[in-house]
Amino acid sequence: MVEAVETMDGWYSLHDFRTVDWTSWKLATEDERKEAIDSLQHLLVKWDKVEDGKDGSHALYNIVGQKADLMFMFLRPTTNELATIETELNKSKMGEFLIPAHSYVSIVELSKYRPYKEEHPEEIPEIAARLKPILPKWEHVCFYPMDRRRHGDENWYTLEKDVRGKLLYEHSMTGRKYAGKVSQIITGSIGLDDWEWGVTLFAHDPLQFKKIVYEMRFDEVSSKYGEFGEFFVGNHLPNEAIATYLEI
Ligand code: VOV
Repeated sequence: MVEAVETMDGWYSLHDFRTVDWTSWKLATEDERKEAIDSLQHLLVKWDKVEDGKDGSHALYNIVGQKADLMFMFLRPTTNELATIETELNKSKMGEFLIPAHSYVSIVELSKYRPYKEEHPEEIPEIAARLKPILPKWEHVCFYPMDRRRHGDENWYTLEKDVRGKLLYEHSMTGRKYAGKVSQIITGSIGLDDWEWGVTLFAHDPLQFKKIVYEMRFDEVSSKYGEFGEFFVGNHLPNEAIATYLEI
């Protein structure tokens, strides 16, 4: 039997996509709109404090295209905290104007294809920081889910572990060329959501998303074994830009 790989798992992740109900927003009174913006700012300040305490992280992006208007990404130690955040947002005044568009539940994951001499590599500070990352608030985000193919001869799950490790090593060599240009967070979602992994990329220049994803299509691990879901691309929306974004 083919050996599975052990994973190191960090914070749980929720990608929460919302569409602004612009018609209701325009019909609301100025006081209602102000109350709604204040309620969102209040939540953001609360989430900022969690991030300052290194108990989680979050980021907000304005999605380009019709799939959604906003993407909140939350990282927390438990799924209970993620559900609480989602409910708090729904109950807030702003929640009255946010229509759920899509969501994705997963957990930050690193695999142990590379052997570690340490008994608990997840405790190595550099690895611990990657499992519980503070999200880089880079200007642009790209999120998509993916699977590893299991069709006929192209079946990731019948490849020996060392072969999979070698293919992922080659993949990492392509990734390394984008150091400083693209930062990636891979979240595992087998048993948690519809696809097997979530890929969240951050960049200063959105063109780099096209460059890296295109180049990786030629890596064997993607060309033979990659299946991809819907792509979402967005621009960072810092707290101080929200009022302007929602201004009518
Ligand atoms: C931005 C650069 C970058 C870099 C440096 C990088 C490196 C690495 C390393 C070292 C490893 C293996 C060990 C681990 O850390 O788990 C991985 C693992 C993984 N990757 Fe990656 N990846 C990048 C980027 C990167 C991208 C752009 C994609 C999407 C692929 C595409 O075709 O659209 C991706 C996917 C993945 C996935 C789904 C996994 C898990 C597969 C599994 O079977 O376990 N990844 N990745």
